[in-house]
Amino acid sequence: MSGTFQIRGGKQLQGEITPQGAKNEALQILCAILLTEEEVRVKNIPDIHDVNRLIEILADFGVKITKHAHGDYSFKADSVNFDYIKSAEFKKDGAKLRGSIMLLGPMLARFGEGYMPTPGGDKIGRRRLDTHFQGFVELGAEFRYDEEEAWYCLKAKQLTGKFILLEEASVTGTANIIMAAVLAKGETRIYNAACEPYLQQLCNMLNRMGAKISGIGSNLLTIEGVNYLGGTEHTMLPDMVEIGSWIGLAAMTKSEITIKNVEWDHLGVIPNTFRKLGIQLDRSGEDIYIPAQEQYKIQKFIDGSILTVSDAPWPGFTPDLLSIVLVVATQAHGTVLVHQKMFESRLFFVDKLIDMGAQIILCDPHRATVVGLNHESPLRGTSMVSPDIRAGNALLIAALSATGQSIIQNIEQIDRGYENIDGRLRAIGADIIRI
Ligand SMILES: CC(=O)N[C@H]1[C@@H](OP(=O)(O)OP(=O)(O)OC[C@H]2O[C@@H](n3ccc(=O)[nH]c3=O)[C@H](O)[C@@H]2O)O[C@H](CO)[C@@H](O)[C@@H]1O
Ligand SMILES: C=C(OP(=O)(O)O)C(=O)O
Repeated sequence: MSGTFQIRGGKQLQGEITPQGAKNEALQILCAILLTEEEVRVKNIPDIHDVNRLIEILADFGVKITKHAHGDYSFKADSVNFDYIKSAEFKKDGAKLRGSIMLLGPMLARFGEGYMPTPGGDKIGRRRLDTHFQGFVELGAEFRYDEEEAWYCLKAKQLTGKFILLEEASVTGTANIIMAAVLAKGETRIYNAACEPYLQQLCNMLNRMGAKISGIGSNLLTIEGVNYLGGTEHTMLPDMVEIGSWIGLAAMTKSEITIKNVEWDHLGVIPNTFRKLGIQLDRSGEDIYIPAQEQYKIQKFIDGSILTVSDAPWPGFTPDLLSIVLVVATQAHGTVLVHQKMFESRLFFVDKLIDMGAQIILCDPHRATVVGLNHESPLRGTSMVSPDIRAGNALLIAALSATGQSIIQNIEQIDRGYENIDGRLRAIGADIIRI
């Protein structure tokens, strides 16, 4: 597959787009299948690089995998190959994505040991894993980090439940600790737990497998350990990050777009955050309808001060959509401060937007002030390199709104998280090809 997109921007798009299954949920759910020897069927799995890599790791680990249809697989981890997990091959494979880190909790819970190289994922600043290992240690695991090999090792004959106060509400950290605790002896309580829909879905699936988790959706989870988990079926939610991206795309390209089956109840503050940027979006059953809008005006705070959009652990606004907010603001009427609190290297892509004609001041690595152009002067097409998965999609949206041709290289970073993005965009009228 080629690594470059060629885009001719400035076209109005129109039609319906259906979001893929959620990437970050899929990564959790696929790791959880290791917790049982019985069959787990999972539907709406997005066909994206990160998820496919994790499926390959599971296959190499000895998990039996059957593909029933697009995005619909059964997994059976009734006999696993621990030699693979200790091999040089896994050191390479596991390091290719972030989500692989969540294999550790299930390995430890079911097999009493777990190994992992430093995981990959976006290069968006420091991404520590302390919360994961502190949680495992609190449950009774022995932890060793081989600095030279960047190799994490965990062992535990028996995990025992206890009260764990997390240092930070880490998404993958919470998932890992939950998956370790479901098979631990006694009761675990996790306070300051992350509670993104990804995690709610994971907990609901684990309960269907026989786990006893309560407090789902809150930051205090109570988990009564059980001896055995069985098979189940699970369907991924639509990807909320994609949904937010298509809202942004509609506004930037003045297009009328319907986003199908978004499952509104799981979108939290996302719709209202885009409404604050002045974008009209309406609920139509489970769809989002965005009419073609010539202009959108950023709201101010009640006291008249400039709007800030910042990220926060759920139910706050997800950091994975801030790059989209930023790009959308470049053509809004008004000014907004985008404050990326969690990650320190996720805003540098603004340089490219500035090259394209956007008015942005990068105040520091965490904050950018965007002065919208009110569609009075369009962005200009240019050549760029996708720096990370979300900035890549934001630049793609910028290119679709811009006049002239744009080239985006390193689209591997976009394919990591978005299924057949060029094909789906062409279906609503975009001029985009892989070259
Ligand atoms: C595979 C996967 O699911 N990746 C997601 C997951 O990554 P991941 O689970 O790796 O991210 P974490 O939730 O652990 O932390 C993200 C960053 O925010 C900081 N932090 C986190 C919580 C907190 O209360 N305060 C704080 O400052 C952390 O130090 C870290 O730098 O969650 C991130 C935060 O939603 C998302 O961007 C990633 O897309
Ligand atoms: C940062 C992200 O991914 P990962 O954690 O897999 O790097 C993301 O999905 O926006």
